[in-house]
Amino acid sequence: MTRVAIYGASGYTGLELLKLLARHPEARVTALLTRQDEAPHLSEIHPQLTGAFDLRLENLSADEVAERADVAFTCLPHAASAEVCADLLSRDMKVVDLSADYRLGDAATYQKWYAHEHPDAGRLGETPYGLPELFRTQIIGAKLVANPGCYPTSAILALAPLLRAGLVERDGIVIDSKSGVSGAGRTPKLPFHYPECNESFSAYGVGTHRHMPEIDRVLSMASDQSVEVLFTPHLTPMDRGILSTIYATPKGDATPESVVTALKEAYAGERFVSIVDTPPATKHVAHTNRCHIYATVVRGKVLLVSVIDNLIKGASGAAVQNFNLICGFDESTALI
Ligand SMILES: NC(=O)C1=CN([C@@H]2O[C@H](COP(=O)(O)OP(=O)(O)OC[C@H]3O[C@@H](n4cnc5c(N)ncnc54)[C@H](OP(=O)(O)O)[C@@H]3O)[C@@H](O)[C@H]2O)C=CC1
Ligand SMILES: CC(=O)N[C@@H](CCC(=O)OP(=O)(O)O)C(=O)O
Repeated sequence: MTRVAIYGASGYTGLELLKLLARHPEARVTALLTRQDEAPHLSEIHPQLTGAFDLRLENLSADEVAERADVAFTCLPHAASAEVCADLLSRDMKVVDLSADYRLGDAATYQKWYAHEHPDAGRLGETPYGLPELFRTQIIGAKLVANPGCYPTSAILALAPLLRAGLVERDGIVIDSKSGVSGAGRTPKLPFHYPECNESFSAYGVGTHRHMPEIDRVLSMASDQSVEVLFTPHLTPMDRGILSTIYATPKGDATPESVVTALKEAYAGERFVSIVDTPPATKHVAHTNRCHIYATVVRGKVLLVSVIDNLIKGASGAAVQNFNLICGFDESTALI
């Protein structure tokens, strides 16, 4: 049995992780971490989990965590997360980091987009990006995995095979993404307060969102060419889910049939990615670790529609998929 610690267990990704691990036959949750000193019982923080785990959230030192657990999931804000990861790795633990801290390739890019110095810059560029469908061999056996951002997952899974197959141009890619409000986490911030976002729809981070360099880097790595996308996120008044509509310029012999064939071939045998015949809805993948992708060519553009659940394939489900790979379990254990 692998002993598991969860940092940031009081948040939304922590909750989803606990729901998944409750059904994992090889994992036992042994430590839940919080900054609070009162040690609340998990059922007070997440009433949905009453009866599922008899655990308290505790403010423990890294030494105490390393005594109790073999693997940690860090469901923490960026910067706070890298500090914890570095401490745990130096104590020989394995870590799946759900924050953005290890997804970019170098300290200067991180500083530019995150506006602070990286606390553990030496590991940038050498940490595997936790999208098994593209980087499985690097993830297996890793000590630290950078779990992908939610928007990047939806966009990269749709675009990478087409860039690799030479069916879309690397320039001029437009990614128009919409997310449910849980993407912003459980801690209230004004734009995500119910009266601000309910019955409303808004773009944010226009031209500045930190997922843009993440998508650029991963698509460039996956297709061996320099890719720069235009990415705009939108907040939509639903609890969960991401839908990305993507437009790209066709290249070579791109036709509706050839783009679908390239995607189907790329994901043949992949448990969690399906190429679908009609444009998918976020509810088709809600509460699952799945990504559904629709592809066609219309009016001189390759058009893709990709959906995921931001909290599962966009965060905690992918984290369990990565946990399974680094621990040598079947990749789909505890996931649907
Ligand atoms: N929500 C989503 O859809 C996705 C989130 N992510 C990333 O996963 C990580 C966790 O996200 P999520 O669970 O949504 O976040 P939440 O805000 O819901 O929870 C984060 C938890 O981290 C703890 N924490 C520790 N240090 C800090 C700090 N310095 N500032 C604020 N909170 C702190 C808090 O717990 P306590 O108060 O008990 O200490 C808090 O409950 C983030 O990096 C996020 O960007 C990635 C993909 C998708
Ligand atoms: C709706 C919403 O606010 N979504 C979040 C994305 C969540 C995520 O994936 O964030 P990290 O890259 O920090 O892990 C945002 O735009 O910041």
